[in-house]
Amino acid sequence: MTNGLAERLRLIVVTDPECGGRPLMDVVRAALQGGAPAIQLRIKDGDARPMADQARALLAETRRAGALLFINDRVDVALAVGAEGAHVGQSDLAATDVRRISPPGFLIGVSAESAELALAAQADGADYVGVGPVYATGSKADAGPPVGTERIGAIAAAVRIPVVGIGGITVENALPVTRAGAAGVAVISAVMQANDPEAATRALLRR
Ligand SMILES: Cc1ncc(COP(=O)(O)OP(=O)(O)O)c(N)n1
Ligand SMILES: Cc1nc(C(=O)O)sc1CCOP(=O)(O)O
Ligand SMILES: [Mg+2]
Repeated sequence: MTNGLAERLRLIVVTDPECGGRPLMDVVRAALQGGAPAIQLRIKDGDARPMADQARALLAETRRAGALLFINDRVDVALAVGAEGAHVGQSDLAATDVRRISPPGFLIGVSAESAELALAAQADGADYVGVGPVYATGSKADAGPPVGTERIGAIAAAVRIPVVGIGGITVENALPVTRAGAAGVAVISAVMQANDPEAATRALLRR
């Protein structure tokens, strides 16, 4: 599963309940139609059962499209529905604990805003690290100050696993993130709020 992982992480479309008044599933379908290689279901503070139902519905779409599905925070939901992986932050389950309870090949992403945290995540068995916010973001209330593309470069130079930049990334400013050393970018608003999520996905992938 990790073969070619960096390629499959070149764009992670992270879901948000705010998607321009459209059904979430329609926006995700459009992103998949535009070629999104990975989707992350991110529902903060949702109950487990409706989340699992939504994850199963999403998984049917991602499998049809040949894309990966990650579940944010809720490793239990990811395991229950058979998603390809989970993304955990510094206050979620540690990668070592996720590894202990997950099947071989289960993909683990860990948020790491410094080279030290990224090295620790790598040692704990993470498959990739998410680094952010690269730029200012309005999509995460508790995001720290922007770390900039220099931090992406420093972390990418420190670890062997792929680095994914997140936070405030758009078609216009994505290129410096990958030029700095990120394998890919993760976005919410650039796709979820786009008038045409399929075209926005294609445009991001072209960058
Ligand atoms: C790819 C990617 N990177 C970082 C994050 C942020 O995760 P976390 O720090 O746990 O914050 P929340 O998303 O849970 O609010 C992410 N979701 N995806
Ligand atoms: C979910 C998330 N995590 C971040 C981090 O810094 O770890 S920033 C962020 C929000 C990303 O949304 P947008 O693409 O709309 O800026
Ligand atoms: Mg989290």
